[in-house]
Amino acid sequence: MLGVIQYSLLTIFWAPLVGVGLYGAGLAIYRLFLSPLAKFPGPKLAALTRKYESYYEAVQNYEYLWKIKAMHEKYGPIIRINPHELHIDDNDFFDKLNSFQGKWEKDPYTAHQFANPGSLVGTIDHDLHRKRRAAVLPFFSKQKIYALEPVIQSTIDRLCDKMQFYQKTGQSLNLRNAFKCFAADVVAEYCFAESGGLIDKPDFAAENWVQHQQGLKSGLRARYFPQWYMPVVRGAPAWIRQTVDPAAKHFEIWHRDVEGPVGRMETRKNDEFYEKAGHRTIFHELINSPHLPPAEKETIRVIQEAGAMVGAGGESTSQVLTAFMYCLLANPQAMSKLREELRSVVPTADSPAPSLRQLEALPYLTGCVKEALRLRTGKIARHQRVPAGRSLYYKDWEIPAGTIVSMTPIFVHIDPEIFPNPHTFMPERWLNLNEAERQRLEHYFVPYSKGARQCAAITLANSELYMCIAAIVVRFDLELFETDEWDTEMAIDSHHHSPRLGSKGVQVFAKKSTF
Ligand code: HEM
Repeated sequence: MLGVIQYSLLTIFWAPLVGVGLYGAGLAIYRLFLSPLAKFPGPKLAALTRKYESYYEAVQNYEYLWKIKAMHEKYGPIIRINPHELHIDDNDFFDKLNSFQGKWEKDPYTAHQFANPGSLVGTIDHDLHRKRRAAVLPFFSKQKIYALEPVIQSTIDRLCDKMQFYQKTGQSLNLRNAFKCFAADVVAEYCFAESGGLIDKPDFAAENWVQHQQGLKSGLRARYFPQWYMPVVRGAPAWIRQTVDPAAKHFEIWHRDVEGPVGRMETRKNDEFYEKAGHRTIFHELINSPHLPPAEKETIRVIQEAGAMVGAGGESTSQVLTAFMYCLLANPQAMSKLREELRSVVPTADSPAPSLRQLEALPYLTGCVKEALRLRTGKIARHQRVPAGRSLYYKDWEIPAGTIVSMTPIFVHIDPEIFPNPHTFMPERWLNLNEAERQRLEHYFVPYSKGARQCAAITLANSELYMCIAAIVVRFDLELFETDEWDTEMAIDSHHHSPRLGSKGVQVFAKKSTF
């Protein structure tokens, strides 16, 4: 009898372990030998488990992208970088992978990392994504941006007023935080006709950005879990959330920040709202659109879209602005050429700000904007695409339908065959080109990605870069403080480009302008 009980207890104990072991062994055999991706080159460990990638992210400080680059050197232009994903390092394939032709879905792991399936960035399905994109795209037309130029200009003026405070007190300021406040305030004004007022916060809301970064990291970790992970963790009681993922609370704050403005839009009538706002906004139009089905106007979906928009708009733009200003400060020759050119539209530091159209017509400034975007591309993460319902072909390789395929824009931008001396800030490379040379460079210039999933707000982002940099270059002499190249290099893939651990970002002293 005792023997039977012992046998049963052993069975209860071992059976699940044996089951898990058999499942693991079966999965390993499938991934390594039977999966349609088994034929693709790459390290076996990467093919076996996503833990390989998560090791480079967690232990090697988010540097898997450079490991991917090294893997390409060893295994060739197409490699398997995790059990579900292929990566291609061939500049001429970028257009094919990022095209308007055919149906493209998004990688479900990455799409859901920020728990916002209601947003454009979080929409996996091709057709739903198209509908959602069509609803917001008109707000980013060139005409709309020109019409809203005063919104950008008034935010720049607020930023410069605040920088004057630093000039007077002689304190250093953190450009990254300053530009984050600027970019987030512009997007908030643009989306809700309400500035977040971040520029006016003490120390350019530094504490806010530390928390924001934590929230971002919580999202990044979610990539290594199934799709249900984020919704379950976020829906769990607070003490469970805190235990499983302490950083998730920062993520929630981020979403809560947009709940207020969205709520206020939902309760105000159009006329009343616009009388106060003075300009039309993306989200008020969406909420009141007669063309969108009710499900697309539900509060939760609008909040997710708004949160993603503010995140996408604030992070990428501020990172590029910061690196852009660093590149100018570290290259006095480029700075003085830019100032020389700017004098044609702003004679003195006190002259009224030039229009966006005037700035866009300046070739050297345009070269500087392009170089900043090429070298510090804002969104450093690889761009994943999933061909839906058809195979994709790369050279002799057939990539099965439904496979996650990715490319990394920075790899295109640092190819010396296309951009000689690729790590050097050289606005001149964009000047005096004949038509064929210009087209060639533009073809490989992909900071906003391309195709159906490219950045929705290219016009807004470019306008911010032109207007903000021109204003600061004219109104201040900035001096780098305890900052060098290391603080701005594209090293870490935390979705957006962010400085290395231990870096304080780009710090400067703002001095009286000698323009
Ligand atoms: C210099 C600044 C910016 C850069 C470099 C940038 C870059 C990008 C890139 C590369 C993507 C595609 C990501 C992917 O393929 O997964 C993207 C998507 C997106 N960006 Fe930007 N972005 C910038 C500024 C902005 C701004 C200011 C906004 C909004 C106010 C914005 C809103 C979006 C949205 C909504 C998407 C998703 C588009 C879609 O899935 O259809 N971005 N951005």
